[in-house]
Amino acid sequence: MAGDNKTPLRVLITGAAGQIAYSLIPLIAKGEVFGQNQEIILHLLDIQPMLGVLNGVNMEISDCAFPLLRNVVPTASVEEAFKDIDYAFLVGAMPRREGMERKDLLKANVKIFKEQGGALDKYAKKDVRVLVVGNPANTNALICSKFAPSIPKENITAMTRLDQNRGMAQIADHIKTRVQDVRKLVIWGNHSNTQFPDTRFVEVSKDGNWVAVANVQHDAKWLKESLIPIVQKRGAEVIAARKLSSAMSAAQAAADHMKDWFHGTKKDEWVSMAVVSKGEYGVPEGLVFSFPVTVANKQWKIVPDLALDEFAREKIKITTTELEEERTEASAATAE
Ligand SMILES: NC(=O)c1ccc[n+]([C@@H]2O[C@H](COP(=O)([O-])OP(=O)(O)OC[C@H]3O[C@@H](n4cnc5c(N)ncnc54)[C@H](O)[C@@H]3O)[C@@H](O)[C@H]2O)c1
Repeated sequence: MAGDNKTPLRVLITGAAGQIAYSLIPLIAKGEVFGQNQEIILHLLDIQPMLGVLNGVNMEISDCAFPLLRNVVPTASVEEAFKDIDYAFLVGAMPRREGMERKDLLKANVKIFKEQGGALDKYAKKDVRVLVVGNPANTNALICSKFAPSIPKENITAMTRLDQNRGMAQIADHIKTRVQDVRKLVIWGNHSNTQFPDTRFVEVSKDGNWVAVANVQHDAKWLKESLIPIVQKRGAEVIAARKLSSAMSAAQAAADHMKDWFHGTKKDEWVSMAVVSKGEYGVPEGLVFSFPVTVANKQWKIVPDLALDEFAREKIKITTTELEEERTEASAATAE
């Protein structure tokens, strides 16, 4: 047997018949997230009308003959899906339809994440770690946490890693280096077009040393200003080209987020995760906000004491205001 860990991890993916899950399942089943010695039991949740499709996905999983995969639980039952899980990727969400107001989208998703928060509270392991991918991801995570009072707030996070990966790849391309030779790009705020990709701390590996990006890239305007809309609009650009939203890259980002949470970040490396604020950097307490973090022993820690200049403060304010509005709307919707 390939897995030598005797206790398999129960890993839930919701929206399991959808396109992100289709790319995410093999990453998890091949050991790319929890390691090459860790067996997995996959819990796959989708809604009743998608059970036929989910059955097809399950057939393909079987046909992949993944050595680390101990069992698969495909289901439309929330109780069965959340029962005793160790990790959850909450991908399934109500998509935005044409003509749909942001408010209506939020309302539809509040309903889903209120139910799934309740299910986490009732059925999951108490130290479950959760990544919300389904949009609006930050506020869905906030709602989920609100309805899962027995799960530590720190254990429910949302994904901005795709934005980080997009930005790092753009920087590497711009300065003609490898993506692994770029670090410390920070995504602040909401996974939406108000996010703030902050390049002020970016470092580049040059002749074996990490140096400030300003030492190798003198197009300061591109770094400070042009990169921001490139990252903010990248999702829309992919949709325009593919007629479908990012899925392969979203799955990779979800895998990266969970892998770093599980194994820890590398020395002197930061990653961006949307996590509950305790008021750091002036962000109101309780918002699920993307910060730079380091991870050790499965606990994330916000990188402290970074200097914010006027430009950064202004950008952070914009995305904070949007998240506060979302929180107000979502709270009103949960009361309905
Ligand atoms: N945070 C990010 O960076 C990021 C990036 C890309 C996409 N997304 C979001 O991820 C979500 C999924 O994207 P996708 O491309 O896989 O969509 P998709 O439409 O292909 O799949 C979504 C699946 O979720 C299912 N679903 C809906 N309601 C559900 C519920 N209550 N319980 C379980 N399953 C449910 C649907 O039936 C569908 O199979 C979307 O909300 C998308 O906007 C987030």
